[in-house]
Amino acid sequence: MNGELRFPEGFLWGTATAAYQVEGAAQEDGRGPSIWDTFAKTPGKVLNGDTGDVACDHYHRYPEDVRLMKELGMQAYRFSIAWPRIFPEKGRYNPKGTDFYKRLVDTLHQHGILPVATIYHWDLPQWIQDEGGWANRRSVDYFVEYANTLFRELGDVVPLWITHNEPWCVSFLSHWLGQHAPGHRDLREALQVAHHVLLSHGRTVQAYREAGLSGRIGITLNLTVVDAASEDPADLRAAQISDGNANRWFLDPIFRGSYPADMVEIYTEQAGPFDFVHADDLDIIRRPIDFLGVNYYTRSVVRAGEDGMPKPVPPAGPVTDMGWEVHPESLYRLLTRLRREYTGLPLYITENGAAYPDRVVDGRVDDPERIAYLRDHFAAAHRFIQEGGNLQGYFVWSFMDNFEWAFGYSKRFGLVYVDYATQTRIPKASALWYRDVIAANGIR
Ligand SMILES: OC[C@@H]1[C@@H](O)[C@H](O)[C@@H](O)c2[nH]c(CCc3ccccc3)c[n+]21
Repeated sequence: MNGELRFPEGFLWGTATAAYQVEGAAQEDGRGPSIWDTFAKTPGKVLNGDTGDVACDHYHRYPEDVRLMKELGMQAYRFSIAWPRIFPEKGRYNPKGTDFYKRLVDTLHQHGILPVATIYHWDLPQWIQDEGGWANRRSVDYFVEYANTLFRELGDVVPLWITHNEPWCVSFLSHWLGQHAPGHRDLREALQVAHHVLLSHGRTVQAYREAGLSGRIGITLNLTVVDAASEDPADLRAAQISDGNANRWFLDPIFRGSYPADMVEIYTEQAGPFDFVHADDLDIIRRPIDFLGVNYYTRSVVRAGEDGMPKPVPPAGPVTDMGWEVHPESLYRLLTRLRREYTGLPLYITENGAAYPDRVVDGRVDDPERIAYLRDHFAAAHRFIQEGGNLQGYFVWSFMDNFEWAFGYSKRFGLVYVDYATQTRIPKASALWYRDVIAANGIR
């Protein structure tokens, strides 16, 4: 059929969520507080004072949710493991926490759905934050102990592991811009956090190899394409700096074993010497991974501010409910750049999706914009594959509506609508469309 874009045999189609955004059961079975429990309960931090206390109650409703994933033809499910369930207090391992993930993974296997586990998706145990959090180098050791526990308990039933979700968000968004937990605004601390998160990634890859497990391990980065608002040299330099912060600060250490020199110069000037980088740290960070997870949502356009630093330019084209420009061609540009400049390793789109103000009308949710968004981004991914790109799977964010961090429950990214008052799940039109894409392994 002409116009149909078929994906390679074995291409992995899935969806993604994260523990704090969907599980609820915040105190159940020994779970301890995370920095997001603390942040959400701090007045003014999260819209409407929303918290993850109940969320989608996935902790109890996962059997129904997995059944629905199966009905919708999903082949894989990317979820995250809540560190505060596994180590709720310093030095205390909580087997009941691990037991939940054993139940979840077992249920996924029973339904023929591939489990993909993200070890860290932002819910740092509060007891670690009380010791300085990721800015304290000891957090690296705590993380490796946590990861080794997961490899021991779940290593033979989880085939794909992701060490971290979006080090940029864990560091710059949370410790420099202050928009996410713990809500700090300190560039030097953000740089230390980025370094320790990357170091914990490298140490964990090492630990996974030493565990002799048969699965694969990688990391997920949120990446984008940064365009200059004009050809003015100041705007071009601003775009270069923005690209350095968003993309190269993480890609370079992981794939080249060094921080980007242009950015080191800027950050050293602004934040002081990098004395938190020890001699063999970068050799550890660059330990070979098996795949790279890419979270792509939008591109950015920047101009130079008075100080020459990048300033965002509001999108000219169509935007989602987050105000993010719909720009599928930049997914193609991003993937092509990764292949050209960084790696030929397998890539997975570990998140891509859109929020729109979905409404239930006569028991149904029509979301044509989300279908159009996904179709255009699938087509961009297909073009990359056609040109020889090694893209092996795609996880739509998100399986269901959930706690959208500082926006609380006001933003709906789900393929499945959640009525939070009743916890009813309603597959949106996009979920039924996605089911057909998976069945055809392609788009028309
Ligand atoms: O905002 C939608 C999703 C979140 O719900 C996921 O937990 C998170 O992994 C994720 N990352 C991005 C792109 C990076 C970003 C996150 C938050 C705010 C601004 C940019 C979008 N999303």
